[in-house]
Amino acid sequence: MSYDLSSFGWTDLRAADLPDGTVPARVSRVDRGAAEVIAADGQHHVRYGARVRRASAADPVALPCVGDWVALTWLPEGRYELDEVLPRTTAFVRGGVSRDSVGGLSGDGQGQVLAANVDIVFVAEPSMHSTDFADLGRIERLVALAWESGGTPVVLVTKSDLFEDGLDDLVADVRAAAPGVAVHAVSSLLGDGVELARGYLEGSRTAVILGPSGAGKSTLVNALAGDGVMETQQVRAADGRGRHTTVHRELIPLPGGGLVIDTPGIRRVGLYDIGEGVDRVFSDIEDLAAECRFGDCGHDGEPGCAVLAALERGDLPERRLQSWRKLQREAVWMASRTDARLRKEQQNKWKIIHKEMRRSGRNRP
Ligand SMILES: Nc1nc2c(ncn2[C@@H]2O[C@H](COP(=O)(O)OP(=O)(O)OP(=O)(O)O)[C@@H](O)[C@H]2O)c(=O)[nH]1
Ligand SMILES: [Zn+2]
Repeated sequence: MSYDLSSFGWTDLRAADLPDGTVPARVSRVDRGAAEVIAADGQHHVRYGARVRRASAADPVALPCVGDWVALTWLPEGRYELDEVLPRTTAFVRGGVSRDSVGGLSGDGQGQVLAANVDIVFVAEPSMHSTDFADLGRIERLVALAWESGGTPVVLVTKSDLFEDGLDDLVADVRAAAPGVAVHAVSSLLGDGVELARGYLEGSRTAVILGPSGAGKSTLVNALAGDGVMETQQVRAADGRGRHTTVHRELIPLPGGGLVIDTPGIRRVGLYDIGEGVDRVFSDIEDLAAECRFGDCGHDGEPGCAVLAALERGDLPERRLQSWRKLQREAVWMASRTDARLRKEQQNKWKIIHKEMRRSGRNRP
């Protein structure tokens, strides 16, 4: 069995990070102390080497996660070992706060990476959710998370077939809630917008789909994969025998190119973590705030407040201002709970991303 790793997103840029004498592979699933990986010569179940074990004992963000590119070394006893996690270009990091079973909080300061090297973050929000319309606040939150990961958000208003009239207005409202972000209406049922979504994965890009339960994420993955989802999970052995593989359940290669990462962790990611991405989602308000007379304006009745002026003119919806205040409070709170180590990891991540952006001379693919 062999794989063309470029169809899994391997690039020359990443190859430059590969230590001599090692073999590149992409993590499709993790277990305790071991991972399923895809290398050019096939799929392997590999244990973590001493270096990975040591690094992750000190800092759990060093643990391999789905989507990671890793370096394998061949051991004399005739198997690979996962020797190193190659630098991540993007990462979903669950912050240093965990919720216990009764909803309490423990500020344990332990970050965890849920998915790495995700290029496109689809934010799926149903046009209708039981009897409610699309939730703009939820979109803002998930778009913030997407920016924070370093990936490019794309909002998909799913189940668009549930709308007869007014879909255009809804999409316009969503656009206003996510400035600078592409917004498309999608119906997996009718197939509308599915090809458009697929287009974002050209060039063997990797995507995740965030969104509430019932947003139609699984249905969209199936629509993107055509009837091929099972087929792509079957890999022909060199001897011509069909062979079922199971490792692709979390890193799903699409027949038309590109990959989707779908794990329980990434599905729950919206329940946690909010941070720097907030400024970016509310860039319109940040721009207004820069015009306020006082640098530390609280937009709470101070004279010369550009934010409240925009509100009065009707240029800024009240809902959006409230949403911004709420997410900012949350971000500040989260930041106070996140230890310095995790912040450093985030900063390094952004450094890499910004370097990458400057290098490629663009902000979005
Ligand atoms: N009308 C309509 N229904 C859809 C569409 N896409 C999905 N559904 C339905 O919505 C329900 C939820 O879809 P799923 O794909 O399971 O949603 P999900 O986001 O994966 O949900 P979780 O697995 O709970 O996270 C199912 O009954 C689907 O048949 C669509 O485009 N139009
Ligand atoms: Zn102000």
